Amino acid sequence: MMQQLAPRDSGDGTYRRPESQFRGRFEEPVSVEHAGRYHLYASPVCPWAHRALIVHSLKGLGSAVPISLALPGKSGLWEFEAGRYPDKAHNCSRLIDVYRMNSGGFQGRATVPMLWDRVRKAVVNNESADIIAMLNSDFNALAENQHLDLAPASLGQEMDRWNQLVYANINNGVYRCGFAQSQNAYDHAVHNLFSALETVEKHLQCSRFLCGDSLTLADIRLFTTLYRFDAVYHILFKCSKRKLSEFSNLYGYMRQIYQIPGVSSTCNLPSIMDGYYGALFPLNPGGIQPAIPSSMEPKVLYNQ
Ligand SMILES: N[C@@H](CCC(=O)N[C@@H](CS)C(=O)NCC(=O)O)C(=O)O
Repeated sequence: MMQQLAPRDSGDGTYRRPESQFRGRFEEPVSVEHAGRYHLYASPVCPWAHRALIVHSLKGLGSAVPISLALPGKSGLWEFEAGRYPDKAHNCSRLIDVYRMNSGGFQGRATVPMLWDRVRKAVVNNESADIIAMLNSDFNALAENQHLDLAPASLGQEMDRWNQLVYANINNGVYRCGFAQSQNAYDHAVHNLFSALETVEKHLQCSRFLCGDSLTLADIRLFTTLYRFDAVYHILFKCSKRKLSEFSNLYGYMRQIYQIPGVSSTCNLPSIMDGYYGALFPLNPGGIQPAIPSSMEPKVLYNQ
């Protein structure tokens, strides 16, 4: 599994995330006739895929954009599970088999999330930042909540500024801590992670969300990392300076997003625990799962 989900190592021991290979965008919004044509492949384990599950849920895309979920399998690849988590589009047993059907060919890593076109048998896009933007704005004809705009143009620049800080130092930052291959690389990553968390903590003192009073895609991008922080990254990835629950504003912000209708149903802590502690073998050879911190119990997450 480490071979599949883990780092490309570079000379100085710093983790570098491979570039997403498919970055297609729609030229026009998807129309009603295309209900069921586009399929979202995701996993409840992965923070990047979780972004897409949240936007799909908040926009009310339901069966108009069907979802198939995969879990890390013993093969080291994303696998479907007959019964609970089948591949609803093609009945494949592994995600890589869907990627291999791609009409333009495929070489590389079969990652989640992935947006698939069943008609053309083609990967449209496998970059979560693009996929959530597309789910937000290109599927309105099929969305129950078509008026919900999680990326208003007026907030574009502010969102970009937060996305840059959050991606480099927090979303990818936790992986740079966990997958560092040298003390220097780890020290650098952990310093950047916690100074970025401090910056956001301070900002949230006088702002409900990152860009003011309304939830945007920038918040969803941050949330999926924060949700995994105390149960996984703090322990397994050595993001150990402080727990998220020790940052009062960030922890309250994470709980506030969790409580938005349509969000908590996308949060699957047992699968996250199984996935990270079971799949990243070199980081956790015995596969033992630590007890879930009390800060992550659902009844605590629902507290105001
Ligand atoms: N940049 C991508 C990253 C996606 C990604 O790395 N997904 C991981 C799971 S957390 C994956 O599928 N890894 C499998 C692999 O690399 O083979 C995105 O944001 O969509």
